[in-house]
Amino acid sequence: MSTPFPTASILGYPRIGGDRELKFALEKFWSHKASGEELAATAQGLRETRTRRLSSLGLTKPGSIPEDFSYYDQVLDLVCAFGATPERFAPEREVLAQSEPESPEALAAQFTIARGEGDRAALGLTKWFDSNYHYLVPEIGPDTVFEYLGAPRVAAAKTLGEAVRPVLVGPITFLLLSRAAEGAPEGFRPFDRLDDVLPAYLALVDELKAAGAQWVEFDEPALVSDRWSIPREEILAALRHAYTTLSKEAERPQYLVALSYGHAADAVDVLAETPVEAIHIDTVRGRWPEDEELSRWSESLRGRSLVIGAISGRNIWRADLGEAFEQLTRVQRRLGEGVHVSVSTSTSLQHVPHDVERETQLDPEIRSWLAFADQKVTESVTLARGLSEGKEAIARELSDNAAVLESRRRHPGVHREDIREKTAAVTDEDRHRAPYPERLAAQEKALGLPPLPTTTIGSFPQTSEIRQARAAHRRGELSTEDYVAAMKSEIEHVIRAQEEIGLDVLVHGEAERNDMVQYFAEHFEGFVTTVHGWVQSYGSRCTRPSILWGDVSRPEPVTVEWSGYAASLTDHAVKGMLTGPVTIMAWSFVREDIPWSEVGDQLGLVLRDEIRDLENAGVGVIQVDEPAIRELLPLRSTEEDEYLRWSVGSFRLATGGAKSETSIHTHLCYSDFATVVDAIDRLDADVTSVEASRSKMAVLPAIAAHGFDRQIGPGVWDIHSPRVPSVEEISGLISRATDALDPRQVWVNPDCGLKTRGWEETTATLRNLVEAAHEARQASSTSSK
Ligand code: MET
Ligand SMILES: [Zn+2]
Repeated sequence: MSTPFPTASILGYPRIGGDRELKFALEKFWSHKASGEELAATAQGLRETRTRRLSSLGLTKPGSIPEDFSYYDQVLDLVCAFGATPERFAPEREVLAQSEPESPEALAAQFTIARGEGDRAALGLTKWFDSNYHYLVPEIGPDTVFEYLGAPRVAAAKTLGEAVRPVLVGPITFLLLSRAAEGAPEGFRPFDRLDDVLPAYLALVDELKAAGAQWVEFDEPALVSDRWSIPREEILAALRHAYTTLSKEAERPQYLVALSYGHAADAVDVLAETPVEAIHIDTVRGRWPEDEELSRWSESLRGRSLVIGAISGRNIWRADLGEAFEQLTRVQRRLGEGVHVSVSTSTSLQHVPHDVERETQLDPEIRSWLAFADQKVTESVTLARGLSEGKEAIARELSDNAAVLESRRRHPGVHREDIREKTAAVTDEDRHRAPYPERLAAQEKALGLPPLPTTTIGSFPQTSEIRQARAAHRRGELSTEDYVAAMKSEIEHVIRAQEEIGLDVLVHGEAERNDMVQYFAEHFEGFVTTVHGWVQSYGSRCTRPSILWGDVSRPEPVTVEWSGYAASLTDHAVKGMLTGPVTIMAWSFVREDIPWSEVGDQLGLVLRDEIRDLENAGVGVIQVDEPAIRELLPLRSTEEDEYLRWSVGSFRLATGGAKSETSIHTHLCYSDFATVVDAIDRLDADVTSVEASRSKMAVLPAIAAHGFDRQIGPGVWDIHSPRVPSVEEISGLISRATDALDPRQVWVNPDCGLKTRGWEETTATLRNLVEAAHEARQASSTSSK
């Protein structure tokens, strides 16, 4: 028998540091305020702190501590380790080949690939499965050379010793997440390069072995999704081939292959045919194995370990330890003596903050319901102890846990009869507005907009004065009166600037919002927010998700004061700005004790009230942002219909009460929306803006093919870059849109909000945008004469 996998473990740990040390170190290095040596020293410090912390929490067995530190992203790490860089980064590849991993030059080269430079675009950035983390998309072509060039994991494994288990994205997932490099022939699939990438993996594993690693983890979440264009049988055959090949060396570390983010029982069966020593399954987003599967695995996994991801890596609720322990003992009993059962998390804990104990401002009762990464480690260790020593050994922990869950169930805010009655009374009618032609006529009359109307997506530059005013107000150093005055003067400034630039539909600029979700969470009941609860989004970027724990209500109007004030300043139409139910949920930690469809409707109802109040304050255009609607799309296509039913339904509940003359906009960004065009259509918004400029309007054919009959604003300005696009460039994008769609449908707007941009580039670009729109109007009116 192989050495059993440690009975207690976790798949991965937050990498950014409890006080976001990595973020600040990266940003200092990028702005030349710290050297590469200093950055590398911070990284090593973070690895050591993590290792000490996890071992003090009870992860003491060899291989029980994940070594998953990354300077930027775990997928980029492999691109660099294998030198699998696109052509445009040939100079950086050269540097990576010549220098030591973690040397200042190698770090700088890695960041150039991650962030781009001049006209060399960065690797693409896309959401990691159905999470809010972004990875860098490898670009693999037929000629990409895979050659092991060195990796930071190796030195880390050497200095940290046998306690750590280096973590790598597995080869199947790596290739499935890659896109075909520019210039690759039609039909080329990165997936077909498996045999070329495996030797690079083997070379890396060899070095990890030499560095003393006893276990190596390969993450293969791609196996739980069925959203690949490659047939399942082919993927499973590749999985079998990959791990058979990787297991060939006689002298190698033992392997854990992790199937996180969902379930993939067929992949367990395939891995069982290979020599890998441990297989992880996710029983949280996936499911607990059935008896019949367990009896099969009791044979096929004999002498090896099944690692049960019973603690959620995705949310922050304390686990139901009693229930998990029952299931674990069933699994153990069914598998029999021959298979070792271990406990772990469902995914890496990179999706949750470090330590809930630091949230001392939280109501202690609510805090007692929560588990951040460190508390989850303890849960894993507790369950593992129960497995090895028997239920008695963890009797106290089980009863404490039961008491906490009971306190949550009984809390009056968790179940509010008044709110339940309202959601129960929702009818299908409530999700329907008047037919679009009727609305269009009423809106044309009310707004009188020119063809190709111009607008922005909501936020304007968040200057340091704005941030300081918000912070001073929060700390009580700026009175509410002065704060409101400061925000109102900012609103006036933004309105005047837009009038002067000549935009058609104006916005108030969102200066009062720290974040488009947290702002609403702070104003609705049923949420709490954290102080230290940062989670890495990508690179140095972090978000602080709010916690949606109870039934949701709106004690008073949230945005009316600001949008109403903006509307009072101008004769132009002003667009009110709300965040939609699905996005609020996607970017918060959401309760799981009631169905998400119910949570969505609770949010829909409070937003519906907000829309009514905006209308009454004279705001006739209202945008409900849903940038995250694509992100929550289930990884299994069979679950898609149900998801779209409730997510679209909650948006329509929010907007379904709006008057016909109120123009409802929505906005989507961040991902490939071609796959959800049907859902966009079903939102029934009057106007939809989508991010499009970076992809050169790639979304248009899908929209045109769908027969979308309402208005659409494909973005013409990539707001992720400080570049100022010229009038010609914007005109080019506008004509693509007017060629693909009926010009009467087209709006002209940026890809997304402008909060990360400076005023100078904002004014310059918006002037160009307005000019390009005017030229296009001119051209079409002369051509139609
Ligand atoms: N209204 C928001 C803004 O302009 C939309 C952002 S979508 C990520 O910032
Ligand atoms: Zn956006």
